[in-house]
Amino acid sequence: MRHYPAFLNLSACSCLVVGAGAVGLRKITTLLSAGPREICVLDLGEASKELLDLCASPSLHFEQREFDESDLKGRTLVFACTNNAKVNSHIAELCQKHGTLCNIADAPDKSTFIVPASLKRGALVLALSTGGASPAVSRRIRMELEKALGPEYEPFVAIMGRLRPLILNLGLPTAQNTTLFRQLALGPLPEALRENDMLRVRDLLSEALPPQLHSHIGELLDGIE
Ligand SMILES: C[C@@]1(CC(=O)O)C2=NC(=C\c3[nH]c(c(CCC(=O)O)c3CC(=O)O)Cc3[nH]c(c(CC(=O)O)c3CCC(=O)O)/C=C3\N/C(=C\2)[C@@H](CCC(=O)O)[C@]3(C)CC(=O)O)/[C@H]1CCC(=O)O
Ligand SMILES: NC(=O)c1ccc[n+]([C@@H]2O[C@H](COP(=O)([O-])OP(=O)(O)OC[C@H]3O[C@@H](n4cnc5c(N)ncnc54)[C@H](O)[C@@H]3O)[C@@H](O)[C@H]2O)c1
Repeated sequence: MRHYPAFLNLSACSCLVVGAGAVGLRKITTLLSAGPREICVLDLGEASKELLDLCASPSLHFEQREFDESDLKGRTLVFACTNNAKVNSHIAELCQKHGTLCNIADAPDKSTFIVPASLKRGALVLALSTGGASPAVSRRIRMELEKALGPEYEPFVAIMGRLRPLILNLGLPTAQNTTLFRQLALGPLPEALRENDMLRVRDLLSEALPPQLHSHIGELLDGIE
């Protein structure tokens, strides 16, 4: 079995996290950064300081009580993160019955999705998994990628994202667009951004862009310079 990699838009979705210990808190934090409509968190114990801080987010609500099958109604993703294997396994069975995607913290084989190690640079998101073989290796690779793809990748992707519709609107042949996008994507723009050498960034854009787009360079760099 191989997992299917996908990026989810959770903005209209409701999610459930059962168990808000160390693992549950990590899953809640990643979830929050994706901005789902609602996250319901259940735990038998009182909310920790960390959870109370996360509860500042209006989409998150905590209830100190036992999980019940009715809690699955309307959920897109369910996370079972308790330290009670029986409870986690029970949630897995109910999710299977209801066809709800679930992540079972202590039982990858009962989970229908894995939480990958991930790295964000603005619109760029990298997500990786070892298929459950070694989360520690996923963590290592995520840290290596963080070093290789520094913060400059956020403005780099922003510039390329703003440029794309301008180029496509010129109505040039696809092969020509591809050459231009590849030239910029493979070129030294990230290095120039990392060194905050905005004169070089401007030069690189002027060299690559057709003359009719030169007047747009200022807007491409808006908020970046
Ligand atoms: C990526 C990340 C995302 C996140 O959770 O946010 C994540 N685990 C992370 C860290 C981590 N987790 C653990 C360690 C200790 C070292 C080690 O065990 O290797 C470390 C590393 C550390 O802390 O150093 C312990 C552990 N993990 C699982 C079990 C249960 C089991 O295997 O049965 C046990 C207890 C085993 C035991 O009993 O000892 C299971 C899973 N953990 C996964 C994801 C999924 C597979 C990911 C993949 O395919 O690679 C999967 C299958 C299910 C899931 O959770 O979705 C996050 C890194 C975030 C980052 O730093 O970037
Ligand atoms: N998937 C992963 O990344 C990963 C990593 C480490 C550990 N684990 C496994 O995940 C599980 C949780 O680990 P942890 O470190 O967060 O444990 P933890 O002890 O810090 O937290 C568990 C939480 O579950 C709550 N809980 C217990 N029974 C409950 C119930 N019936 N309903 C609601 N809440 C309940 C507890 O009150 C506690 O807050 C363990 O089984 C561990 O083996 C998974």
